[in-house]
Order: sequence, then structure tokens, then C-alpha cells
Amino acid sequence: MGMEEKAKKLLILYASETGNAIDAAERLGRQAERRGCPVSLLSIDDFDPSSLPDQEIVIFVVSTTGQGDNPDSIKVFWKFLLQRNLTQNWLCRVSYAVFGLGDSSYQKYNFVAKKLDKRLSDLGAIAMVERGLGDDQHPSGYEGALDPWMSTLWKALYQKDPKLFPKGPELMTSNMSLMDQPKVQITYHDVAEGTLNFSSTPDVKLLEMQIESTRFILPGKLSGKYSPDCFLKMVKNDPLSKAGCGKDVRHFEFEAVSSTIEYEVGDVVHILPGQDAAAVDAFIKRCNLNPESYIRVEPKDNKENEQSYDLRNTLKSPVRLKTFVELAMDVASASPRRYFFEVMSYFATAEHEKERLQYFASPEGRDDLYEYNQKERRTVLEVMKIFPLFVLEDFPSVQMPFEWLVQLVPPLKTRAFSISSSHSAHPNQVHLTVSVVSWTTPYKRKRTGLCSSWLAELDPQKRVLMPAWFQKGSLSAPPPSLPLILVGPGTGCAPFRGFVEERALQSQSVQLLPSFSSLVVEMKRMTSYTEIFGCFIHKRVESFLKKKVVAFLLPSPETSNRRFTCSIK
Ligand SMILES: Cc1cc2nc3c(=O)[nH]c(=O)nc-3n(C[C@H](O)[C@H](O)[C@H](O)COP(=O)(O)O)c2cc1C
Repeated sequence: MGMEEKAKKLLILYASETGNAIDAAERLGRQAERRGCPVSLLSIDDFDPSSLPDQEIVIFVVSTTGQGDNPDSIKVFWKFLLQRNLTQNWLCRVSYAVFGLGDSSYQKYNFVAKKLDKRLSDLGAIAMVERGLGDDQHPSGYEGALDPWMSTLWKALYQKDPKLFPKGPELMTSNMSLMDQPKVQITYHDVAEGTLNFSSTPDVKLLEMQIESTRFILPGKLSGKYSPDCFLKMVKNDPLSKAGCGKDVRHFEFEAVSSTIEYEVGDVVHILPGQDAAAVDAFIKRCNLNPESYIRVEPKDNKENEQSYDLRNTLKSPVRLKTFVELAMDVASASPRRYFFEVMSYFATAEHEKERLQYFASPEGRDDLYEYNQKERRTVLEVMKIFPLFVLEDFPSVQMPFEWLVQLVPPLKTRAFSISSSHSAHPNQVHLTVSVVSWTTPYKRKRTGLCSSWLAELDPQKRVLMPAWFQKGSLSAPPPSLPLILVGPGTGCAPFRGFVEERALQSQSVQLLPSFSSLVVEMKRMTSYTEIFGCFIHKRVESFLKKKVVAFLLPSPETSNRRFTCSIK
């Protein structure tokens, strides 16, 4: 070891609900590293908020979810920051920058970034640059704001401490030998060795182990536990909407397998969707891999996360390659990120291919890439067809190692649904009211939502096990003493079905009105309808009323009211 001073690390903390803020934070981290500045990149829940005053510089990348809500991972940090005993100069030695990810079509646009910025400043921290606000509505998504914000940030950081960027804030290495390295390493095992561990394990337990191992290794950190709370099996799949009405709304019933479930009305269940088997096979074939081989995926640098090292050791059992792709890599629904194209460009050995891919990855090509890729919701498989990685057509020189694909193919994410049943009314069951998502892209390609269309096609007779995680919902059950008026648009009213079921169980009379229009006419004339009716009106309902969007216990206008409510007597 030399005697040089250990290089200072730039601390980047992110809070993400669905992964975009992780991508943005990773992009920031890579850009800093390419300028010679080492980085410490952490999910904000892995950072001890009491040590914030000891940090010289912190970069925050945070998204907004719900209706102006915090992502789960920032909740503890935010609660700590709100403590009254923190003084106005608690953070006086800290310089910071905030980049937010949001969508300006929401009323509380980038609310989390804005309130974090204000609170940090109120506690004495110094903003190095004005906060950046990424907007889904921008022609190139949040990246439209991120690129210029980063340029300003590098200059500000250099001004604050030139040692951070030894060769200046503009320097970018073009030396191929200094290219980023994949963050994971893969060891291949032969089939006999892989199956040895599992041969006597029951199927549910085996699936649980596989899910835990595969999801643990996913790049970045999404909110949620690795191991599912339970496995669900579908027992009913009934259409609620009339055939040919242009909408497909379903009533699903599931039963818990092998363990009991617990939830309250208004809670949310997250489901890991299955992927199309043909798509998974096509992907593996294109990668020239053996689907039956067993792989062990490990992070390259264990030192960064010493606290989870033990756990990681216990999760090192090999997983069948096909199972890994099925459970962890979204090959047929999510669009690859910009970095995917950048890395592809490194693996193109033919100059014209490299140029085209580099253009897509550059600030000049950003809008074209967004048009082609994200807006069209191209999938990894489609991109690979157009930019074949292994087939000798347009880009015969590109060959992407599986390590890179594991890191860069978007992770398969769980999908959240409001529960539409009462656990007391249906012990060990959970019901969902789901609208099957479909839309047409700007180039008139038909797209469907991965999870809702997968659920709609499931046959209750077949024993398909789906991993599920339960989460407290933002709608709490209304107090039993108050009358209940429920108003909600579309399937947004799904949890109301659970509320009504619960009321019916408490032997209270439940009157289902066929129409709500007379009440609405009244309400439009009132300023404070809560008082006048003296009844419980949920906050969410209130905001719907303000927008004058009303429906009464109807998933959609085409849905039969009778069918939707028939289980409630
Ligand atoms: C369910 C949902 C709720 C959202 N609510 C808001 C919101 O209230 N305000 C806002 O500015 N953006 C909102 N957004 C947009 C997200 O902040 C934006 O898509 C962001 O890129 C997500 O980043 P993440 O993947 O890191 O969570 C919402 C997005 C979703 C899917």
C-alpha cells in the first residue's frame, strides 16, 4: 500500500419506488467515476441519518410516488429529518444537491424532492446547485433535465473541491480499457451439481429459495423484501365487463398456499408476474446459453456492503439459468435503459454499428432514443432483434456477455394491486378487481400490461404459484360508527368492495345505491359536504369529488353493477 491519501468518495443517496431514481443515481455515479472521482452509492435506507452532519457533500436522487408521497425507502430518513430538536445549523457543514424524479401531470409534482430540498436548507445545509426536476412529460423523460443538471453539478463540485476531479470537471475517458466493469460475476455449474441441493426440497420451498436468491442479486435495490410473504394460487377468474365493450375488467380470487395470509381492508398486494415462456426461451437462445445450466450470480465487489455479506454467503446456491431469467430479468415487457445502448456500443467492433449505438447513448441522440425506445416501450427482445447481439445481420459485431445482460436487462418488478376483499369475510383468500391494461404506442403498436394480461390468461384449474407480498394501504378502514359513502372512478374503487364486505359482516345494513347522481348534484352546490352529510368521506374520495369524477361501486361504466357487488348481501 502506498502512502497516498485515500481518495474522497462522493456520497450519492437515492430513494426510488420503481427503479428510475436508481438508474439516475447510477448514471450520476458513473459520470463522476469517469472524471476520476470515486463514489459511494447507497439506497437512502442503508444510510444512517444521524451521521448526515458529518458528510461534506451529499447528492440526493429521489422520486415521488402515490399522490405526492415518499418512496418507502426514504420514510425513516425523512422522519428523522423532521424531528423538532434538530437546529437551524445542524447541517451547516454539509453541501448538497437534490435531483427529483416526477411527472408534471400530477398535482404534487416532484413533491418529495422539493420538500427534501427545503428541509435540508432549513437545517443549514448549503445547496451547491439549484435542485433538478426530472419530468416524465419531457420529450426525453427525466433524462431531459438530468443531463444539463449534471453538467452544472460537476462544475459546482469542482469549484468546491478541485481534488474531487483531478483532471477537471469536463474530462471524460474515452479509453476502452477503462470502461466500466459489470457489477456481477457468474459462475456456471453443471446440471448434476446444481440439482443436488434441491432434489428433496418441496416445490413451494424450492420456489421460495429461488426467488430469494434471484431477487437478492438484482442490481440496485427496490423497495420490498426478497422472500415473499406467501404464494397465491388462482381459484377464480371472472370477467366483469361485457364482451366487446372495449374494456376487460376481471374479478380474481386467490387462495394462499402453504402459509396463511394476513391483511386488512384497504391493503395492497404485490405480485411477481410470470413471463411468456416463448419469450424467455428466445432470449436464452439469442444469448447462446444453456437454459438447463446452473448459475451462481454474485456481486463483484463485496466490500461495499459488508453488513449484508453474511446473508449473501447464505444465498449463494446455484439457480437454474432459465429460472433466473424467468424470475429476475424482464425480457419481454420493460424497455432497456440508455446505458444498455452505451454498453452495447462498447461491444460493437464494426465502426458503423458503434457509431449508431454511440449516437443513441449521447446527449444529441437522447431524444431519438427516447422516441424509439421508451415511448414505444420496446422490450429487450425487440431491441435485440433490431440490434441483434448474436445473430449476424445488422450488428454482427456486437456480442454482449451475460454478466452485462444480468446487470442491464430491467429487473422483473412486482406489480401492486389494491385488495378488493375483506379477510374476515374470506379467510385465507384475497380478491382483486383488475382492469387488463392495454394501449397503443405513438407508432400504433398494441401493447398490454405484463401482469394484468398474464393474470387474465391464467386458468384457475392449473396450479400456478405466484409469489405475493402484502403492504399496508394508504386507505384505512372507515370507523364503524360512521355512515359510509364511497365514490371512486374505475377500478380505483376496488378497495371499497372490501370495506363494504367488512360492514356487511358487522351486520350493519349496507345499502347499495344504483346511482349516485342525486347526491352528486347536491354535493356540487356545497362547500363543506363532509359537515352537511355528517358522514365519513375518505380523503381520496374527497379529491375525486373535487375533480367531479364520480362512479358508485362500478369498476367501469360498462361493468355490471350486480356482478361486482353480488357477493355482498
Ligand atoms: C403510482 C405512481 C404515482 C406517482 N405519483 C407522482 C406524484 O404524485 N408526483 C410526481 O411528481 N410524480 C409522480 N409519479 C411519477 C414518478 O415520480 C416518476 O415516474 C419517476 O420517474 C419514478 O421514479 P422511481 O421509479 O424511482 O420511483 C408517480 C408515478 C407512479 C407510477
